[in-house]
Amino acid sequence: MHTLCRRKSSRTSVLLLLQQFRHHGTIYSLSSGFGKAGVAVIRVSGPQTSTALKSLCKSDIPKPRTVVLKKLFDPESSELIDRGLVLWFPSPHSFTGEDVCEFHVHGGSAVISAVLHALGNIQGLEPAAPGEFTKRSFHNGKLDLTEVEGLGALIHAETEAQRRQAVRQMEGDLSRLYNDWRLRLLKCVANVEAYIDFSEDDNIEEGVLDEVQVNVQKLKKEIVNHLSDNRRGERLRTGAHVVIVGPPNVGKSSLLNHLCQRPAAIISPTAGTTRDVVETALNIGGFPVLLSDTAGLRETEDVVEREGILRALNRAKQADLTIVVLDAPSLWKRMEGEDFSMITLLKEQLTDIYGTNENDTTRQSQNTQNQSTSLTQDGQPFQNLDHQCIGLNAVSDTHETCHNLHEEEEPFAEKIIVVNKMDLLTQPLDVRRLDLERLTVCPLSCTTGEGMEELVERISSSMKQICGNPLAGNPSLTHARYRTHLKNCVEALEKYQDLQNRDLVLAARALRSAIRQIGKITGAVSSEAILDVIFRDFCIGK
Ligand SMILES: Nc1nc2c(ncn2[C@@H]2O[C@H](COP(=O)(O)OP(=O)(O)OP(=O)(O)O)[C@@H](O)[C@H]2O)c(=O)[nH]1
Ligand SMILES: [Mg+2]
Repeated sequence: MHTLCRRKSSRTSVLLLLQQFRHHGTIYSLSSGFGKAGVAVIRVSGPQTSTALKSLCKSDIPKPRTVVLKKLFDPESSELIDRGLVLWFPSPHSFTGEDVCEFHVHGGSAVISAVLHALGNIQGLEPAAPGEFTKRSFHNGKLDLTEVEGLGALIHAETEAQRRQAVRQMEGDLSRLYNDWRLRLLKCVANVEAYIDFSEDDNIEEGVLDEVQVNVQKLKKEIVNHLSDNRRGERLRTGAHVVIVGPPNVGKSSLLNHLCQRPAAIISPTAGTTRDVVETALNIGGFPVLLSDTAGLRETEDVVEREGILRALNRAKQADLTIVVLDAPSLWKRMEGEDFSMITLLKEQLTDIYGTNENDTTRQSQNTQNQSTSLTQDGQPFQNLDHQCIGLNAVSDTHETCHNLHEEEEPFAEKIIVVNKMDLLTQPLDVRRLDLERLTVCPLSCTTGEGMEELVERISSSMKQICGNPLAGNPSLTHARYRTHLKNCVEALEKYQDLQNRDLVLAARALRSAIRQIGKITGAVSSEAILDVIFRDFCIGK
């Protein structure tokens, strides 16, 4: 047992040594994007950087942080490779904290290959792994983990709102918030431990524990507030899911194609054309949207179509915003009736889509029969489709129901009702009659484009709600891992509150654990395994 432990610990030390050695070697990489470009940036970091610089330039090291124009040569053959700009950042005033240099050369693949080849031939230089420059920056205390992840998000940002959120995090806003919490907790634990050690000597002021209790309670409230953000920051970082659902042939695929301005989905007059979920990434009003078109929802015996419908309903469950598309001519027919009520109509339309209470028994028995014959892709029987359609069955003709329809929890938390094919109406539709308190109805024609601008505006304002304003208030919680650690932190604080009057030593331990959880977010407490996961998503050269 002891031998095993010793062997394990010596293996760990060897690994640590290897890692340290790895962090002390000299790395190089193309830092700009691949492909032809006006300029390419090649970066070198580590103790051999000055050697590399002198070898390629065949001259002395330039002044720090000053751009100089240099001819670059292959050190082995002395052949001229290119003429470009060179920058020298001596340690510690560099991105990584080590000696760094940059070669800004012409961005052709042959030039880039020749410079990389020349650097690779210099003793002690090796190609950088993905994210290795940033990892060194973290190890040298230049960035903490939230700043590192902010930088990663900035590189991946595709919309204005994503950029704003990422740059705020990279600049340290989240880091400052978490470090402030950590420092406040450190003060609390210091007071509790001092009380444990010295209270009997009467050296500790009275009320110290009460003050800690007040601070812990206040901090807990702040963390809980930060956690109750409807995952705004995460949604903004990764994109909000908008799902188009509705009966067959109402123009769902036409709508998707219109919004993404390309023929992403097949359109045809045959009902049941779309089977698979068709997903496309869009920028709507500066917000990242993952828009999905789905199979038309209806009762069917067709095994493949049923699988499509199941996928549609599963996708709708994950939606941050659901766009329910209905067909104007069928709505119009109903509106001609004297006792027209839009909410009743919607009830019918939506229950047609999502299932009805009255027909539950029949449908369920039908579905039970179907279950015995229909299998999903992974060989599992289809589940009852009606059971996938949570929430929308209970629509009734009352204000309260309208309220419920809009306020129910996910999966259908945010909804827009689109009434498509308006161009087919011979008389104009009185839009005021469609206006429902708290529920948005957008009349539209995918054929003429009428109403499209209003719909885009409506989606955009939903996105503002879903993703929040990245510049307002406290910085957003952007990663699931922060959420996990913060929840653990809150649990530890509750444990402290529970134990403080019974066992102060255990209570202090709970506080320490709360501090550790925050430290894991910023990287004050980290392990190489966690770092590997974080830096894995970085590109080479960053
Ligand atoms: N007149 C008119 N026709 C439309 C409009 N939008 C779509 N269509 C037509 O309606 C038919 C069905 O359109 P799709 O977009 O395939 O409908 P879908 O809802 O995706 O249908 P499924 O995939 O079968 O569920 C096609 O012939 C479209 O050209 C519209 O605004 N006006
Ligand atoms: Mg379709």
